Amino acid sequence: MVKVAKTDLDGVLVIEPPTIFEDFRGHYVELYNRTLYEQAGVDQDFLQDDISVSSRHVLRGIHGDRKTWKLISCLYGRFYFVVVNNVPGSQQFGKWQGFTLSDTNRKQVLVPPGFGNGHVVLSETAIFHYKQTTEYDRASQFTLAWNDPALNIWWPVRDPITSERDQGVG
Ligand SMILES: Cc1cn([C@H]2C[C@H](O)[C@@H](COP(=O)(O)OP(=O)(O)O[C@H]3O[C@H](C)C(=O)[C@H](O)[C@H]3O)O2)c(=O)[nH]c1=O
Repeated sequence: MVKVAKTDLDGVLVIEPPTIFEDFRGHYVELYNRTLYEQAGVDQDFLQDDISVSSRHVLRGIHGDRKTWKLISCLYGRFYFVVVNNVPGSQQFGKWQGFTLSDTNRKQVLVPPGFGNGHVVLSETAIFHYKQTTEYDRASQFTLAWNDPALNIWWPVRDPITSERDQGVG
């Protein structure tokens, strides 16, 4: 059974995959199963899978758009993952929550449209995976500053490695 838990952010769910089989060789995980996830209420129609591979203290984000659902997983390593409500008019506008996703806890996060997401890598290397319900459209994305004082997000890394787009404020 897929375990689905609500979070402090309306619409954002933490999901534990239904199958984590460990044996003397290692372990096996079904990261997504349409039937089981639909039965658990995760019924989005995912069109694209992505991975990004990053080194320790790389921070990607905070990015999002107004139409895409994302199902985030950690394939390898460990990262601190932040979701921010960026939905104009929402009672929770600007509210954020942090999660630690890893290749041991295997937790996933479902991110609704209009929410930004960002992550900072805590292991030597991490592979960030997500399924998304739209195909890539850079022009429709928004970027929020990871260190925006108005958001006041707590991060476990003070001086992350970022792209020029993600360098933040100040
Ligand atoms: C997102 C994306 C990117 N690309 C190409 C475009 C660039 O040449 C290269 C790196 O893209 P970018 O610097 O935007 O990647 P991130 O900084 O990791 O950003 C992404 O990661 C966070 C988690 C997001 O939520 C978005 O999906 C996206 O913004 O991959 C593609 O070809 N297809 C894609 O779907």
